[in-house]
Amino acid sequence: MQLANFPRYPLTFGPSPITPLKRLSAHLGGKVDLFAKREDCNSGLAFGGNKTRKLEYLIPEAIAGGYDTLVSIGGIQSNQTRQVAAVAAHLGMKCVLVQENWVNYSDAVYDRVGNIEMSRIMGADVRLDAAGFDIGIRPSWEQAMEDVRAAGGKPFPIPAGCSEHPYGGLGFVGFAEEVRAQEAELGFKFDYVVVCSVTGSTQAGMVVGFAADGRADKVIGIDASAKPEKTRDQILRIAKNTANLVELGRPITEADVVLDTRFGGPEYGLPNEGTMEAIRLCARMEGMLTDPVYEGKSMHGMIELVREGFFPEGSKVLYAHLGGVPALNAYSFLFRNG
Ligand SMILES: Cc1ncc(COP(=O)(O)O)c(CNC2(C(=O)O)CC2)c1O
Repeated sequence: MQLANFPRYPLTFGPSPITPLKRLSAHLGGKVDLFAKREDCNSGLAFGGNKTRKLEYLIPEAIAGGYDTLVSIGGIQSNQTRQVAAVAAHLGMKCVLVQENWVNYSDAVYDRVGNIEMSRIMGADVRLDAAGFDIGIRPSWEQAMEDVRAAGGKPFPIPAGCSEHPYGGLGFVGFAEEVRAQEAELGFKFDYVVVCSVTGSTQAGMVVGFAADGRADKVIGIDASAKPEKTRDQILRIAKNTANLVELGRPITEADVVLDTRFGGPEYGLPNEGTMEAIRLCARMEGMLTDPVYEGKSMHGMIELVREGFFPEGSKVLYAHLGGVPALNAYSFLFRNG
């Protein structure tokens, strides 16, 4: 695999830590050993997250090409846009963020706290847009780039979740390579990896990275888009492209993309009762926080998969914690009673 052929601009602390989830594992019966790989603690740039790892492979082009403004898009509480704002500030670039109305959730603070608050503090030009949820290329984002050009700037386009960028999957190929090195230190291999999927390049990169040692279909995606077929298609397309880029040596097929669609409801950005239970259980068992939009849903999925016996007894399962905690502030009403 030829990931080393691609330049990487370091934005993370180095290999993200793997921590055992001993109390949660015991609470769920003790037959499966759960661990977490902590992308939520992977960088000093505004709490980091999965997008910061992805951006390490996009930024070299932005610097080499003399771009002066990073332009990205997400929902009002997007973690993607917050991480782009942090990288722009870190590099001395301008930043324009389109924040669309992706979530049918109303609260007076929703567009003032958490991710969007941090993006504003970091100096990004934050533009609210009424358009609803869609993980594809958006007119509002194209307009923002046109505005930067009209003002004499050179905009660097970063699509939602970095996913439609040709290099969007490379960061998580590196994640898999990192896990293999950590497994050598731990003295065992993980049987499964659980990951939240929405725009798809996180899981896509992992599928390619773990295909190198026959574990592509041991990456269990938990859909949080609540439009799973579009997410599945995007994961497959990105994985195929990424496999070609790194010269994986075998084609990626639909069988390599495992996506559990049971936990994404009722809509993108809205938790269900199981999401809320999973957030509270993980917090109270491990002091590890997850959010109602993304990781609470993948944590719910992992807990249910343990409860239903999906993982054979003795399995070692690695939960990819991709970040997202800042959005908890926007959903404080849901936790007013703990
Ligand atoms: C904390 C967290 N966990 C999982 C995901 C899903 O990752 P993918 O988009 O690569 O599938 C996001 C994405 N977030 C998006 C955003 O705008 O923040 C791209 C949707 C995430 O932020």
